[in-house]
Order: sequence, then structure tokens, then C-alpha cells
Amino acid sequence: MTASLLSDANRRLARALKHVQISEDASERLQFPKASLKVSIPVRMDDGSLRVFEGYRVRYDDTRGPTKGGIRFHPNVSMDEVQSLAFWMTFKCAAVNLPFGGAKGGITLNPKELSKFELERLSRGYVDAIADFIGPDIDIPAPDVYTNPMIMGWMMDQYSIIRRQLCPAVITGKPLGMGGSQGRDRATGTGAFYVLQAMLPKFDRVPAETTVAVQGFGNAGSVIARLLFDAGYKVVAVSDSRGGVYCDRGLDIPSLQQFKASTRSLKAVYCEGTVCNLVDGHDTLTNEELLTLDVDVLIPAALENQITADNAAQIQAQYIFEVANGPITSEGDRILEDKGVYVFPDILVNAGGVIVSYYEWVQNRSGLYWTEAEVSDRLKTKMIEEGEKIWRIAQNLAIPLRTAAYVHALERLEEAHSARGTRDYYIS
Ligand SMILES: NC(=O)C1=CN([C@@H]2O[C@H](COP(=O)(O)OP(=O)(O)OC[C@H]3O[C@@H](n4cnc5c(N)ncnc54)[C@H](O)[C@@H]3O)[C@@H](O)[C@H]2O)C=CC1
Ligand SMILES: O=C(O)CCC(=O)C(=O)O
Repeated sequence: MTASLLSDANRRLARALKHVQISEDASERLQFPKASLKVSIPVRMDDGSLRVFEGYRVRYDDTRGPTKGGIRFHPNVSMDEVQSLAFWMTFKCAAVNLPFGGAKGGITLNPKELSKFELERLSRGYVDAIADFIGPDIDIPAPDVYTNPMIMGWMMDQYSIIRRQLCPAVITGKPLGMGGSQGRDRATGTGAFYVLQAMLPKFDRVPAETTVAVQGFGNAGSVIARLLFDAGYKVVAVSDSRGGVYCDRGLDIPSLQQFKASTRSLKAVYCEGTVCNLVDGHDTLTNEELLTLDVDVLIPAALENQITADNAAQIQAQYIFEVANGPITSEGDRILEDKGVYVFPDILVNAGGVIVSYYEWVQNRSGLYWTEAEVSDRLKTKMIEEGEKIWRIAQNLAIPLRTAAYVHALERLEEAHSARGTRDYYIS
């Protein structure tokens, strides 16, 4: 495990700064979060006891607009993790040209241990604690790992109770029945699929001859796995927090989705229609084994720090599409680069979620709601447009795609920082 995620994220920034003209003021400011809030959330548990949870919200940089980013419920949530996730949101929103800065939030807990009512009290308590830190023009949360539309609905409701008026635009990823956008639930995986479909033909790859492994079978990972399956790719391995399944002939992703939804397990499963046993050629595997499989494409879609100096040399995939935020450390990056692996970076690949969140916010503010086709057309155009720009920067400057994505984002951040001036009037 890397000592500090934020300092590792800053190493990527330092590398990109060598390839772009940006003022010293802006580059100095971008190394620090603008505001970091840590809160205690007391929750009455179902058995009558009181438990206090730790929560965080970080607004990293708001120069380009109100800050934006998800809320994570996970045992590993810490200030360092939330700050780096907010850092990545800043560069992601700039890379795909959304009028937002970056933020992130989280609560340290295992949500699987709480009842639905406990989760609701916790979600409302979190919003009570951060209500002065967020707002439709200040900071707009959304879902991330182990949070979902139901939780976003509770949070929007709690914020509206505090403000004594309905405020749908304070949070995105809401249920469709209360201001949610068509397509938001599938947006991250779908956006990633559009990028992959635009990039792989550059290497003359065709779906039927391309094998894929996907780590993480949640909101993001299961959607891209399904789209790849439908497009004729051979998805040979997928996993969740308890490990995964492998089949060299390709897994039947629709039946896996069905079993995961009804049994909450991938390991109960398998291929070939609805047969509920491990059948010939199928096997279980650990998350570590999945990462080093002999596949063409690897899609980490779970958590950060999965590919590090310890296992990067064993990676066999030629193309990595980072659906998770920060799945590769900077040391891991160097090793993959030396091996000639193409890494399509998180701040581009998983931007579909925040792009459709932006569309949701726009719809909430205008009161005019779009069809699923309108949302997905706009998403596809944006993902491909920004992906191509990043590809060209990488080619022209002969730099890795990640560095190119940061260069692209930094150019936009610099423009905004310089347009707003130094804002240092308060320094005597
Ligand atoms: N939901 C969204 O809109 C967006 C999500 N992301 C990123 O995508 C990644 C996944 O997020 P979601 O799919 O939304 O979360 P989710 O909560 O829907 O699913 C997470 C999945 O990862 C699995 N998982 C957890 N720990 C794991 C481990 N140690 N090894 C393998 N699998 C593990 C879980 O079992 C689950 O299948 C995260 O890095 C998140 O920040 C990025 C952009 C937007
Ligand atoms: O939808 C959003 O606003 C943010 C999604 C998110 O947390 C992410 O892109 O990592």
C-alpha cells in the first residue's frame, strides 16, 4: 500500500506539468485541497445503541465551477483517500470539459453490516453534518462505491428538509422518480465502453479476437462487462470483493448478472444459460489472479491501488482501461510503461458517470427532462471527442495517455485560474 494516495496523485501532476505552460500560482494551488471537512455522525442503531461514524467531504478546486464528486461508503475511507479522489475529480471534470471543480465524500463503514433503516439514518445524519459545505452552486455529491440512487434520494430529501424547499440539483444519481436522469445508473460503464470502442480499432483489434478480464462487478464493472459481451468480446473473467470466475471460452455475462442480483454472489454461478454449477472449463480465481491473467484487455473496476510495484511486472494484458479511480500507483505505471502496456486513464475512461451527473444537474435546473437516447448520444459524443483529443496529445508529445489526459485538463484549469486572477488580495 502506498503511504499517501494524495502524494502519489501529485506525482502524476508533477509529471504532466513538464509538458504544459501553466502559471506557478496555479500549479502551486492545484497541489492542495481547497477545503477538507471531517465530521462525526451519531446514529441510533436498531438495537437502541448509539454508534458514531466518521465522515468526510473534500472540495479540492472550484476554479472552473461548483465542485462535483461521489460519496463512498467503505471501511477504507480516510481523509487521504477522499482528498485524492477529490483531486482526480478536479482533473476529470476539466479533462472532459464540465463546468465543475472536483470534490469527494465518504463515510468509514462496512455498509453490508447495517440495516436499511440504519443506513437511512446514517445518510441523513451525514447530510446534516455537511449541509453548509454543499449546495447546487457550491458542491454537488453523487454515488460512488457502495452508495446508490436510493441513498442519493434520502440525502436530497434531507437537504431539502434543512433548506425548507425542494432542492433536486444538490445531488445527482437520484432515482428517476425524483429528478434522476435517464442513463445515470449505467453511465460510467457505458462511457468507458465508448472510449474502448473508439480506441481498440487503432490497434486493429476486433471484438471476437479480444479477451477481457474485469475486476469489480458493481455499477461500473458489470455494465461494461455486459456491453462488451453484447458487442462480441470474450469476457473471460470477472470478480467482486469475494473473488471471481474464469472461463477460457468466455463467460455468459447476462446469466452472471442475473445470479449476482439474486444470490449476491458471483461464485455461485456459471455460464451456459442458467446452469448453477461450475462447469467444464470454468474456474474460480482470486482478485490477484484475475489481474495477471493472460488477456488482451484488463479492466480494473473496483478500488484504487490494485496494480503496484509488487505485481505490475506480472501483468500480461496489453491494454488497461481504468474504470476504477486510481487502480494503478505511479510506480506501477512506470513498470507498465516499460513493458509497453497502453493504460487508458481513469480521468477519461470513467468520466461517463460525472458527465451524465452534469446532464442531471442541468435537467434539474432547467426543469426540462431528456430521453435516454438524448442522454446517451451526448455522452457518446463527449467521450469520443475528449478521448480523441487526449490520444492526439499523447501521439504529438510522445507521452503516456495518462500524462496526456493531465496535460489536456491542465490547459483548461490554467485558462480558468488565469481568467479569475490571482485572488491573493488578502495576502499583506
Ligand atoms: N459509480 C460511479 O458512477 C462511478 C464509479 N467510479 C469508480 O468505479 C469503481 C467502482 O465503483 P462502483 O461500480 O460504482 O461501485 P459499486 O459499489 O457498485 O461496486 C463495487 C464493486 O467492486 C467490488 N469490490 C469491492 N472490493 C473489491 C476488491 N477488493 N476486489 C475486487 N472487487 C471489489 C464489489 O464487490 C462490487 O462488485 C470505483 O473505483 C469508483 O470510484 C468512477 C466513476 C463513477
Ligand atoms: O457523478 C458524479 O458526480 C461523480 C462520480 C464520481 O464520483 C467519479 O467520477 O468518481
